[in-house]
Amino acid sequence: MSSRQYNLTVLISGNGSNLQALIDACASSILPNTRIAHVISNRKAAYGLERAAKASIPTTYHNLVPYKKKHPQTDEGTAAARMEYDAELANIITSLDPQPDVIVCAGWMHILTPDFLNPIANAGIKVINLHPALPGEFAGAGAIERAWEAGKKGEIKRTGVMIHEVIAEVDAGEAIVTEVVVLKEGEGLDELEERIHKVEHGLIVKGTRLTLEKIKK
Ligand SMILES: Nc1nc2c(c(=O)[nH]1)N[C@@H](CN(C=O)c1ccc(C(=O)N[C@@H](CCC(=O)O)C(=O)O)cc1)CN2
Ligand SMILES: NCC(=O)N[C@@H]1O[C@H](COP(=O)([O-])[O-])[C@@H](O)[C@H]1O
Repeated sequence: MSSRQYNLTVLISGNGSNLQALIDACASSILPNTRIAHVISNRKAAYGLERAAKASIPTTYHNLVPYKKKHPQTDEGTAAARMEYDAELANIITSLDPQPDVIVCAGWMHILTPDFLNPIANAGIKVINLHPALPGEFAGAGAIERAWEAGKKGEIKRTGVMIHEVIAEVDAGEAIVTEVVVLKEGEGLDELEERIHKVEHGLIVKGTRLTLEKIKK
């Protein structure tokens, strides 16, 4: 890897254990010359914001509610609010100095529209996402529970985790790295979630490193 400093912006919505994995990796030699320059949450109470503050990482709480209040509570109004929210989120990120090389969605529970994706792509910034399922399976929220339910029915013997490029279609972007998690007979949902989260913490660092290495070439 070259000696240039690489900058990440991490998007979160909750506990931030995957953010913490990235913070720890940047502090070690696992992600050399890489720093998390900004963390953005769409939820004020996200513990990940505290994790970022403890690591002296600047944070932003980007709240959808004010945008929704400016528009009627109709499908059209909600769509308009989300477009404005997403456009401003892109503006926040492209206004950062320096701009990030990569945006990492680490438990970011908001579907990003082209009003975000297009200006970010135009700025040459990659967007990647952690999803607790394998390519083409269980897209969207609640993937772990849906996989667990499918396993109980005998429909699948394994699930997994992937880091993928973010495109408009949710969880359909090209996989950067995947890891299979074999299901265990009679295992509870909590136990599966714990095993999957452990895999996530390693894969989000590996997927970020692979993405940065592609940029460096
Ligand atoms: N355009 C894209 N946006 C996002 C992607 C993506 O691949 N393309 N990945 C997601 C992360 N994600 C799964 O990995 C995911 C997160 C949230 C949802 C969802 O249904 N969100 C609802 C709100 C849910 C809530 O607030 O609890 C919504 O946005 O209306 C689906 C998939 C990140 N974004
Ligand atoms: N569709 C995306 C998705 O469901 N992501 C899920 O959000 C969690 C965030 O945990 P964290 O806040 O502790 O990193 C992750 O564990 C992941 O399974």
